[in-house]
Amino acid sequence: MKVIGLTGGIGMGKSTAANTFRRLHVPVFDADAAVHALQGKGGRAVKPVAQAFPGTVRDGRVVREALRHAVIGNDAAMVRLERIMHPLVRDEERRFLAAARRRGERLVVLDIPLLYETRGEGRTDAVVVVSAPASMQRWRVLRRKGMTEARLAAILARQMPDAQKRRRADHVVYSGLSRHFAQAAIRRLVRSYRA
Ligand SMILES: CC(C)(COP(=O)(O)OP(=O)(O)OC[C@H]1O[C@@H](n2cnc3c(N)ncnc32)[C@H](O)[C@@H]1O)[C@@H](O)C(=O)NCCC(=O)NCCS
Ligand SMILES: Nc1ncnc2c1ncn2[C@@H]1O[C@H](COP(=O)(O)OP(=O)(O)OP(=O)(O)O)[C@@H](O)[C@H]1O
Repeated sequence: MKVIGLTGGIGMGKSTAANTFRRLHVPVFDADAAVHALQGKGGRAVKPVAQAFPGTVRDGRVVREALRHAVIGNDAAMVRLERIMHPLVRDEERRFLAAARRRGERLVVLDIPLLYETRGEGRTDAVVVVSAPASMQRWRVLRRKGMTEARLAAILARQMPDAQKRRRADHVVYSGLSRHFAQAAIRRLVRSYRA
């Protein structure tokens, strides 16, 4: 089974690219979604987050706005949160890969925003980096509800610069041109990895 890592900075178009893989029937593990589920009702991160960040859990689930306030722009707090979340996300990834192997899949995708930052590329056969010009990234992210310049700057400060990601990548998918262009690039990739 071939494992493709899919990564890219905030707002670069990772989720959109992941959806293109899904439409081509490639199973995708979504690390952001795993974080959400683990922090949701009954999730395994709820208890450790409540202990580390008092006041961020209500009705058995993490209140993400509260957690965001507690960690964004506070490096020590973000590191503490990552130490809780990353091992749990890794567990979910292992389960996903085991299930895919049992089903006899030939190709799967791991959609992980912090793939390089967490040295995850060793668990993949190739890495696809989704990229667009920085000005477009800013525009895409800043029009999201609740996003501010300060929040964006704090997140970017914790991510490997885009140019460095592109240099390390096996493939770069540009999401700054048209949807059609990015989709065609992904279709070609899937075809070659399935061959
Ligand atoms: C900080 C939290 C509470 C913010 O939640 P929020 O709903 O606002 O954002 P969401 O989870 O949708 O993330 C949006 C984007 O932010 C970026 N991002 C998220 N966490 C981090 C981080 N620790 N470092 C750098 N960038 C991050 C990613 O590009 C991600 O795609 C949440 O992201 C979280 O719990 N993060 C810690 C776990 C983690 O490291 N996740 C990254 C994937 S494994
Ligand atoms: N190829 C493309 N052409 C045009 N617009 C795109 C393309 N890919 C993504 N976009 C747009 O860019 C924005 C960000 O895309 P997306 O949500 O996929 O980013 P992301 O990298 O998953 O972000 P995050 O890291 O915050 O989860 C969305 O508004 C999406 O519609």
